[in-house]
Amino acid sequence: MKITVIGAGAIGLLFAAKLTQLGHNVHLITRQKDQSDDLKANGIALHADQNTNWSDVTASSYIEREKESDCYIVTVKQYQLSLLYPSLSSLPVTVPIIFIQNGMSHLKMAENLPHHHVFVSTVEHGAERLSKNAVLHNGVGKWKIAAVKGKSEAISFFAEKRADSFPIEFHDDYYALLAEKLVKNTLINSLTALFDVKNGELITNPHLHKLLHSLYDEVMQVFFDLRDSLSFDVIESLCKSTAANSSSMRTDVSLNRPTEVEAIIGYTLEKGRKMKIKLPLLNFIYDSILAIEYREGIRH
Ligand SMILES: NC(=O)C1=CN([C@@H]2O[C@H](COP(=O)(O)OP(=O)(O)OC[C@H]3O[C@@H](n4cnc5c(N)ncnc54)[C@H](OP(=O)(O)O)[C@@H]3O)[C@@H](O)[C@H]2O)C=CC1
Ligand SMILES: CC(C)(CO)C(=O)C(=O)O
Repeated sequence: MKITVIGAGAIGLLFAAKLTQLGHNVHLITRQKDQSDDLKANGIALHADQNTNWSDVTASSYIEREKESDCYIVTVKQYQLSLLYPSLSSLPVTVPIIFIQNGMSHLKMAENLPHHHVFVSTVEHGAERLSKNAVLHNGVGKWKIAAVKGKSEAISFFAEKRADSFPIEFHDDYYALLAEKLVKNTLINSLTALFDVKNGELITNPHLHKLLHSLYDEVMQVFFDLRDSLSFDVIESLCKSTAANSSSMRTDVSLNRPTEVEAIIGYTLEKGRKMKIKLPLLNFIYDSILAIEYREGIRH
């Protein structure tokens, strides 16, 4: 199928390479022309397990509305979505759009688009962009997709072609799918970013482990409906299975890039406010991350 991937960062490059390997024709939309020139000329280098695989793609630095596509996958960061909205809303309404962002602030946008089939998804892979056309696949996980509007049959071609290193799963409840990931990111990303530690240290450092547990108890007041599926054991297991990972928020802080703090922690705090639940620990962590961004000159 013809797949357009919007955004050629870590996840955009990983998805473009993996979907090409599965036999799809992938077109990448970049923000910078030099990146699309590079991708067209050289393809994508996907590094995993000491191997490098090359994938040929087409690319451009703008969205060609008239270019035929069977699906658009949006892989920009949460805070980059609002600038993209006018271009997305003018794309043909019959072509499915899939969002892959962490956080939940994009749900309103997904609901408001005029398109017949709109999906949100969660990504459990770990990816790091090494250069304009190279990406490191440093953790295999599932790509879980759920429809906000329309039917999953509209993208059934993703279910037909699968690979062990790129498992795809369809879910019915888009809210629960995103909320579970949001809680994981709220807990792990915030503490690892604030204390500048890898995910595993939230278990091995007894004081961070205690903080993680306190934060879990606080946040689960807001997401009490997820208590059965998201026990503290699940959070601990995720810290262990991703022990060597640097969370995306920690990576953003260490590279002096804006974080997705609003879409992740901000969303949880807002939900708490609406439910009249006080979240003092999470509020402290939120303000601390904003303070770090301010100190580094990436927030005013
Ligand atoms: N990386 C990971 O391992 C994981 C990431 N995620 C989630 O996936 C999302 C993407 O993350 P990630 O890939 O790491 O982020 P990156 O910052 O690496 O990639 C985002 C890309 O989008 C591009 N972009 C921004 N605006 C536009 C635009 N208007 N048109 C075209 N391209 C645009 C950026 O271009 P430029 O480079 O020019 O700025 C950048 O290349 C995030 O929500 C993240 O939380 C989820 C799980 C794991
Ligand atoms: C699950 C986790 C915390 C893995 O690092 C993640 O999704 C992230 O870093 O954004």
